[in-house]
Amino acid sequence: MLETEPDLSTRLFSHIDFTHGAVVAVSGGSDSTALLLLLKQHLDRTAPSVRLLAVTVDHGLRHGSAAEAQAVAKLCAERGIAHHTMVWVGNKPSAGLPAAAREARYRLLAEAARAHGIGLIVTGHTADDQAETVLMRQARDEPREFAETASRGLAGMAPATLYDWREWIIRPLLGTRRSALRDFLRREHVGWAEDPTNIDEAFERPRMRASLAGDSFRRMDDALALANQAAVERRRLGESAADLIRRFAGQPAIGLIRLDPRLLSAGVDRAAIYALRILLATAGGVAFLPDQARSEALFGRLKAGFLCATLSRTVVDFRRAGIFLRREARGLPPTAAAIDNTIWDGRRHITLDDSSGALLIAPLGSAATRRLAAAREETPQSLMRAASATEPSLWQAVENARSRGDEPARQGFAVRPVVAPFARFLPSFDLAPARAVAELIGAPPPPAPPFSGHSAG
Ligand SMILES: Nc1ncnc2c1ncn2[C@@H]1O[C@H](COP(=O)(O)OP(=O)(O)OP(=O)(O)O)[C@@H](O)[C@H]1O
Repeated sequence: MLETEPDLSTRLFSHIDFTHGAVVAVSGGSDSTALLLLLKQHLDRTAPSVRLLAVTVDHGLRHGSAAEAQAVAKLCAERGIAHHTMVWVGNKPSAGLPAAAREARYRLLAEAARAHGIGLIVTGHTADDQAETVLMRQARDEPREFAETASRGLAGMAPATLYDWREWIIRPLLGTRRSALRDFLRREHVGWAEDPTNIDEAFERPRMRASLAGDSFRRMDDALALANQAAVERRRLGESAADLIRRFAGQPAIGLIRLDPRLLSAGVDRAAIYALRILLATAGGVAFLPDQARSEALFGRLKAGFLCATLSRTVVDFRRAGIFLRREARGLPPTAAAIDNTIWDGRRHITLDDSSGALLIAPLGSAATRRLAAAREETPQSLMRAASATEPSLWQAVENARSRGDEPARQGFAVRPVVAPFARFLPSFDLAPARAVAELIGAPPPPAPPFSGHSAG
C-alpha cells in the first residue's frame, strides 16, 4: 500500500464511475506514472474488484521506447497491476508526425480497452499541460478578430472526451501540478522516464514549456483561469445551440436538414451561428466545424434573403419552404468494395450482414434516386432527390470489382448516421449540441460521461 495522503486520490477520483473498469494510459513519464499509482491506491481502498489495466503505447519512434515500455511493465508487475504494451506498426508519416502519433495512440488505447471490455480510458494530462495548451492556442489565435473562435479553443482540454462515440477518455489530473505529482513519486521512491522530445524546442509545446519554466506560477494560474472561464462559455454556447437545434431544425428526409427561417431572427446570433456550423459539418461529413468568419458571413447573407451557397461540403438552399442543408454532390466517395464497420464519407456508419466480399458501396446517384423517391408534404421533391442521391447504397459487383449491377441491393447492410464533427472526438464541453444533433439525424445518443453526481464539462 502506498503511503500518501489519501485526500489527494480521493479528491482526484471520487467523482468518477469506475464500475466498468479503467485503462490507464501510462507512458512511463512522471505524470502518468503518478496517475497509475494514485488510481491504484484509490481503487484498492474503495473498489478493489474494479478492473484496472495499464497500457503503454510503444510508438517505435525513439531508440529506447521498448525499454521504457518494459520499465512500466516491471513497475506494474511489482504493484500487482495488469499491463499491456501496444506497438504502433505501419506507416509513419514524416510530416505531421506528432499528430499521427497521437491519432495512433488513441486508436491503440481504445483497441486495448475494447479487447478487455473496458469503456473508460484515463490519461495523465496535468494543469501544466492545460496551461501550455491554452497559451499555445492563444498565441495562434491572437491575430484573429473573431473572439468566438478563440474562446472555443481557449477552453483547453476537456475533462472528458468521448472517443469514436464509444469510450470516454478522462483527464482527472487537469487541475494538478506536475511538481506535486513528482513530489509524490519522490516520496514513494518511484522513478520515471524523461521523454527527450519534451525538451526538444524544435516543437511548439516544449518551447512553450520552456518559456513557462522561467516564470512564476502567475502566468500559469492566469492561463488556467482563462481556460475555466472559456470552458463555462463554451458549454453555455453549446447548450444554447442545442436548444436552437431542437426548436428550429428538422430532418424531412435522410440527408436533408431543414432549418426554420425563424432561427435567423431568434435574437441569439452567436448561438445560431454555432448551431449552423455544427449542422454544416454534420451534413457535409466533415470532422471540423467550418471557419467562424465564413459561417458568420453566410449567416448574414441568409438574413438578407433566399440564396444557394456551399460551405463545408454542404449545399445551403434557402427558399420559400425553408433553409435546407444537404451534402453537395461533388467529391462523394467513388464506388468501392463494401467493408463492414466503416464510416462512409464521414457521415454514415456502415455495417454489413454479408461477408461474401461481392458487394460494392457507392452513392445512390440521381438515376436510382428518381426511381426510389417518394413525395413528402411540403419538402421540395427536387431537394429530397438531391439528398437521397448522396446516400450510400449497396450494389452487387459484376464482372470486375469496379462495376456494378443496375439496381441497388435492398438488403445486406445497415446505415447509421454519425454526428461528423464529434464522431471521433467529442469533448464534454460539446455534449449538449452533440446530443441534439444525434436526435435530429437519428444517430444513437452518446453514452453518458462517467461522472457521478453531476455532468462533465
Ligand atoms: N506512449 C504512451 N503510452 C501510453 N500513454 C501515453 C503515451 N504517451 C502519452 N500518453 C498519455 O497521454 C498523456 C499526455 O501525454 P503527453 O502530454 O506526452 O501527450 P500529448 O501528445 O501532449 O497529449 P495528447 O494525447 O492530448 O495529444 C500521458 O499522461 C499519458 O496518459
